[in-house]
Amino acid sequence: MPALKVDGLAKTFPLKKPLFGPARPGVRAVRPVSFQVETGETLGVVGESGCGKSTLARMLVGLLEPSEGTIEIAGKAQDTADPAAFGKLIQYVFQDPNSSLNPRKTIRQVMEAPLKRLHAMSGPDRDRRISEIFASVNLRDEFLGRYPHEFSGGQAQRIGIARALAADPRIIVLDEPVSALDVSVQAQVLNLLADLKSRFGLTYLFITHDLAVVEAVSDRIVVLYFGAVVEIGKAESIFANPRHPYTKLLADSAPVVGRPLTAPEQKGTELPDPLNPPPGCAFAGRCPRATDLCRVQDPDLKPMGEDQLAACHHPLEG
Ligand SMILES: Nc1ncnc2c1ncn2[C@@H]1O[C@H](COP(=O)(O)OP(=O)(O)OP(=O)(O)O)[C@@H](O)[C@H]1O
Repeated sequence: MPALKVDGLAKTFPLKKPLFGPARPGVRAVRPVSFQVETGETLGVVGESGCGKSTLARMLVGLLEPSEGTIEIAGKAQDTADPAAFGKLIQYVFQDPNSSLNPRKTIRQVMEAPLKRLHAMSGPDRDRRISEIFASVNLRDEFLGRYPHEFSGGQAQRIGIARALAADPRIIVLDEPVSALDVSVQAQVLNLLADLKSRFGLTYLFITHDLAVVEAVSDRIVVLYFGAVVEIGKAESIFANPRHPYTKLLADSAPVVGRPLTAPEQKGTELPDPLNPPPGCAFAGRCPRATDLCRVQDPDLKPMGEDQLAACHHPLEG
């Protein structure tokens, strides 16, 4: 049974109705996406800024109600209108560790909240649990009385990870968890995440725009473009053997640690206008292989060889 299964998940942000003229359809941040994450797997999600990564992540952890689609965790359909129910199963680690922690709360208060709310834990049990979790992320108990601004980025991110672990979830959605950190600290946090995953039997959804990082940490990778999945494949082969021209474009932009996923040297680097999406394939305007068909018909995701899927009318040979 997969740890996480999403089917047709989509989000449109409504726009205010203009004073004059007809209502506008809204911003389609995520078009219907479907995928699953196996138990114990790390699924990487990559895409350029604005492709819908954070919107997808926020829906998965119940912070944002989807416009369409379903989310199943460990075989159980989640009530997407009841975000509270998600907390014990799936947790979120934010990109910017400092601003994701309430500056007026001590770290102990930050850690106590999920234990109280989700596990009704109090007194010595709760304190013991906090100490255990803190030790597992290599932080000392004396930090518990301090405030978030007293920590470096790497320490603050470990606190963010500890807070997620306090809920005792099965799945953690890591949204650019090392992008805001110094390169020297990134590897430490990535190693810690790998260690925690095997120790607690976790499943990860790892969102990033950093190709080198996603290739290193993932088992499989989902490539998003303009709110939709364009390719899914194994981490070790998807960039070496891309079937979708967009994945190839990413791979050709010579991944360097920390380098954002954009290829400014390519012609037409603009994403389509989300208020006025093109009728066919969203990548057609940038694609060297595009034909008339691509400009009118949006391709479905189809199997391409073993363990790979791509949404393209004219896929690369592989
Ligand atoms: N609350 C909102 N209201 C309207 N549009 C939104 C809202 N949040 C996001 N969007 C739009 O949805 C699209 C996807 O945004 P999202 O933040 O999910 O992308 P992203 O891939 O996470 O980008 P980044 O890496 O820059 O955070 C963008 O076009 C964005 O402008």
